[in-house]
This record gives sequence, structure tokens and C-alpha cells, in this order.
Amino acid sequence: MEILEVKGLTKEFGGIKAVKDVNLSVRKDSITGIIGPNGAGKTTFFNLLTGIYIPSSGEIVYHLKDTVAGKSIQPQKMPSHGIARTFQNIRLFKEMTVLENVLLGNHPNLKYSVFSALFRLTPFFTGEEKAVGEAMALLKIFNLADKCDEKAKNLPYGDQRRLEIARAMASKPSLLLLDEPAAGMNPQETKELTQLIKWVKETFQLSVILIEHDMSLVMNLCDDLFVFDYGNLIAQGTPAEIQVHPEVIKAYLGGENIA
Ligand SMILES: Nc1ncnc2c1ncn2[C@@H]1O[C@H](COP(=O)(O)OP(=O)(O)OP(=O)(O)O)[C@@H](O)[C@H]1O
Repeated sequence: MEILEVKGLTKEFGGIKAVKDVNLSVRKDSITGIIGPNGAGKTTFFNLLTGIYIPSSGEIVYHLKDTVAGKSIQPQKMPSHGIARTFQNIRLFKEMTVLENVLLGNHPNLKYSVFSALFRLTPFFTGEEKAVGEAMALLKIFNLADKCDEKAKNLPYGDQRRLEIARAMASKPSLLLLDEPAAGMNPQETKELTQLIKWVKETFQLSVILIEHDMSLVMNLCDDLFVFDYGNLIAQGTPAEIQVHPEVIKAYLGGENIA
């Protein structure tokens, strides 16, 4: 079953076609990788998927608890559709604590009304307590619980990356979009992150789409890969198929095998 279908998707910036007539579908419960050289259109594609950019033409359709398409695809609505994302450049609330960052990620699920919050009524406190409990449970999973009171800006880089994923998970998504989750991580951190994403996906029964340059992560983690080059989708298949795909080797790897 498909969780996402993309049909004839194109995005132009002035004269530049950053994404050109892309057609693809993503399987539910899979980990799907989007790869390609710098400037291939990967981030533009993610920004289209999350409503940050409006397509020049084409269509994006999500099959989640509801069908989501067209004008429903807006950045601020994505968490309530069950879609969460992280960014290539980490976007944490740097002056807030680790716990507060995760609590903010859970915002769409808080059930108390503004009235209860203003007047500090029981639903507000029970809602808050539950949210803090859930946020701490997530921080434990992401090995950040002992840093819950630290300001986000004081965390080492690898921890900030994991905190961003924890915050995305706080909205209880069924589809998680990760933009270069291993960027700036060392090989050991990347290995641990690979295991963590696999575990989170299995445990929370998610679908994951990720953009990544780190081939060890992509090859070890992804079920399906899509390869972009100059805005075109040039290949798709399993990691094993992509590693020996002639178009990919030519366009993406300058003639070298990516294995
Ligand atoms: N807002 C924008 N305005 C104009 N051109 C843009 C804009 N965003 C992206 N582009 C152009 O679109 C093309 C694709 O860029 P994009 O950032 O999507 O590539 P990418 O595959 O994510 O690259 P990288 O791996 O380096 O992050 C590039 O030529 C880029 O300069």
C-alpha cells in the first residue's frame, strides 16, 4: 500500500527547474531514501512535500488517516495530518531546554482548551503532566533524558540532531521526513543513528522518508531509494539495485561504484 503518490511534480525558480516532472510512490511502513549530488533538488522536493513551496505543476497525495492533497498541504497543518519533519540546518529553539523543545513538538496533541490553560483548571494540569511524561519517555529513547534541563544550544551537535528527531516524534507522526539526519555526525554517531531510526520506525510503526549523503546510512537503512540529478528522478530501486545502476554511477558518482 502507498502512503504517498507524487505525479508530474515540477518546481521552477525563475528559469531554474529544481524539480522536473517527478513521478513516484512511497510504500507504507518503508524507509525510503532520497539521494543525489548537491543541487539535485532533494531539499526542494521535501519543501514541496511539506507545503513550504507550492508546486509549479503536478500533484502530491498522501494516504494517511485521511487523504491529504492540494491546499491541505501547508507547513503548519502537517503535524495534524500525522507528518513531521526535521531540517538540514537544525531548527531547535536554542534558548529553550531539551524538555521544552520536545513539549513544543507535542503541541498539536494537547487536549486542553485555552480557557483551561488561562485559568489553570484541572484539564490543563492533567494534560501538562501527561505531556511531560510522554516527552520524558521520548527523551529516554533518544538517550537525552539526563540532559532534559539543558538549553538546546549547549548540547553537542550529535545530541542536537537526535533532539530534533525526538521533537518531531513528539507529534506522534505516521510519516517522518528527515533531511540529512546524519549531517555533521562522526561514523560512530551515524551507526548509532542508523540503529535508532530503524528501532523508532519498527516500534512506532512509521513510514520514513529521508534525504542523506551518507551512503553507509542509506545502504544499511533504506528499503527503497530514489535518485535525483539536476531535478530529474533518474533511478529508483533497492539499495542493491541502485549501487550498480549505470545512470546513478555515471551521474551521481562520477563513474565510481557506491558500494
Ligand atoms: N528558493 C530558491 N530559489 C532559487 N533557486 C533555488 C531555491 N531553492 C533551491 N534552488 C535551486 O534549486 C536547485 C536544487 O536545490 P536543492 O537545495 O533542492 O538541492 P539539494 O539536492 O537539496 O542539494 P544539497 O544536497 O546540496 O542540499 C539548485 O540549483 C538550487 O540553487
